[in-house]
Amino acid sequence: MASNWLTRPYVRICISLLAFLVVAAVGILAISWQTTQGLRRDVSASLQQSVRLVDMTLDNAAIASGAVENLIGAPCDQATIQALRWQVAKVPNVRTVNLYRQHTVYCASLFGERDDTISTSHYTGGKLMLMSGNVVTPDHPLIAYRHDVNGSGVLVGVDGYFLHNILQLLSTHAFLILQVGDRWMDSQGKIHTSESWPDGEKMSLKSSFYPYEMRLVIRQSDHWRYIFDYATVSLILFPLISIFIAFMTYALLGRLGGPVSALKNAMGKKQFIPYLQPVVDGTNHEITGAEVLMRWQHPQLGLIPPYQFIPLAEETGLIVPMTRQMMAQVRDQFGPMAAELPANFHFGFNICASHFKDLTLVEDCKAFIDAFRENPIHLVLELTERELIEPSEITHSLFRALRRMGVLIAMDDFGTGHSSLAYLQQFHIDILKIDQSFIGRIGTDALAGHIVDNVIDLAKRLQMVIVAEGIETQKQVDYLAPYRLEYLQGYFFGKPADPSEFIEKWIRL
Ligand SMILES: Nc1nc2c(ncn2[C@@H]2O[C@H](COP(=O)(O)O[C@H]3[C@@H](O)[C@H](n4cnc5c(=O)[nH]c(N)nc54)O[C@@H]3COP(=O)(O)O)[C@@H](O)[C@H]2O)c(=O)[nH]1
Repeated sequence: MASNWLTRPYVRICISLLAFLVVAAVGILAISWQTTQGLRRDVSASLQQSVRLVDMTLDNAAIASGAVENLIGAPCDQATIQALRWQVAKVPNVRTVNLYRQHTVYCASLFGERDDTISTSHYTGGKLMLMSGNVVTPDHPLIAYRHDVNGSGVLVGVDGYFLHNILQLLSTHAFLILQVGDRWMDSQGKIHTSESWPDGEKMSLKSSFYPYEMRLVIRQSDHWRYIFDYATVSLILFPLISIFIAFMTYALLGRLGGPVSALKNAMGKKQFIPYLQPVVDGTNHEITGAEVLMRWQHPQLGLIPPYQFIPLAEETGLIVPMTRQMMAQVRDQFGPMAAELPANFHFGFNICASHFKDLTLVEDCKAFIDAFRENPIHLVLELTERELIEPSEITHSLFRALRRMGVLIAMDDFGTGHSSLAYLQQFHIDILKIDQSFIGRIGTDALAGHIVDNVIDLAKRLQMVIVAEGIETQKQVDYLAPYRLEYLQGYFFGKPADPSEFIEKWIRL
């Protein structure tokens, strides 16, 4: 029964949903962890790469300044100007090369002789200064490189275009900037002084050679973009796996609620109910008893006939508690109205072979008989000839105990199996129920009639009480009349009915 609650539809849906969420959550965490690691690896490589490229750019400025170092302090004549311009033309990324003395630029590659005051204190580490433009190109960023020799020196203007190209190229997975002192350049080439950075995980790397650092911020949007770019397959796969696992969970839980579980569940809900078929006197056709036949009152499928569930119930051993439950139902329903039953009324129950090893059968039979003390009935246990009981000490003592209580044993389906005279005597069979297949052949052909005659003859010679079952027509009744059989049963007299209908029709006529 333990698994029953798991098979309830809403429990199955909830557990499947939970399985979906767990797998999806694990998937999201795995994707997130994997992509975060990948993203960190990539941006860290970009950071190193950007420092290498900016260093290389500034190396060019250093080369240019080194080349004109000997001109520091020299007069700004044509030769000096030529030499400065030569560096601008020759060295990559260099836009201007100027000579200064104290705090004044006195010779420029572009304008020649000058007298421009400069503030050397703006140079970070005395070496670098980020500028948003100069007099020639006010909106074009550049970085000034200062090479100082005792208060005089060379100022090299490096084109910002190369720097923000580097930033642009390497900022695909993060917000990357070049920081020099309190100024920084973004990937659009704009120079900023405020610390208005976006929120996110920050990383930075300083150059070993120049006083600047590359800084980056991994924004939330960078994470998402990276996930969509690099984990597309996982993004499609994980929801599919989650859905698959949810379906599997739902199906597996459904399996827990397989046929066996369904039987157990039905038993717990008392859905196996008795139907009673009248058994009449062979001569006057008055009711003498009833065979109790099991039905499954299924809430959705309606009334299920025994051939659909009895074989499985017998196979799994559930038939024993099911029969016990049904006996108790008949006892509780008919016991209180015992006085209304005809004298010597009998109740017949189908009992499978394995039940004859279960000592509770004796207790159940006793409780059943005791319930009818007011007007004693006969309790008949019907065992089928198709499934013979193996004699053992337990079965013998059980049969003895039943006999002592007055329980009658009927051999059901007589003529279809292999019971011998010895077998019938060994278990003290009281009643033979001639199988309905023989009765059904009455009047079909001469050979069929001959077989029926022989089976009845054999039963009569065994000197037992005989019940002919499966009587459906007047012709069959007439055919059997000369045999003066004790009891008759069949649709001709009455079909199995639920207890209230049976009482209405047969007891309280
Ligand atoms: N171990 C248990 N087995 C049981 C129990 N209840 C039933 N059964 C087994 O199922 C078999 C089929 O039962 P059911 O569908 O109820 O059929 C019975 C009658 O309805 C049917 N019958 C009776 N008269 C006629 C008739 O005139 N025509 C016709 N076509 N069928 C008729 O026969 C069945 C009763 O047969 P029997 O048991 O041999 O007396 C049933 O045979 C059992 O094996 C149970 O509680 N436990």
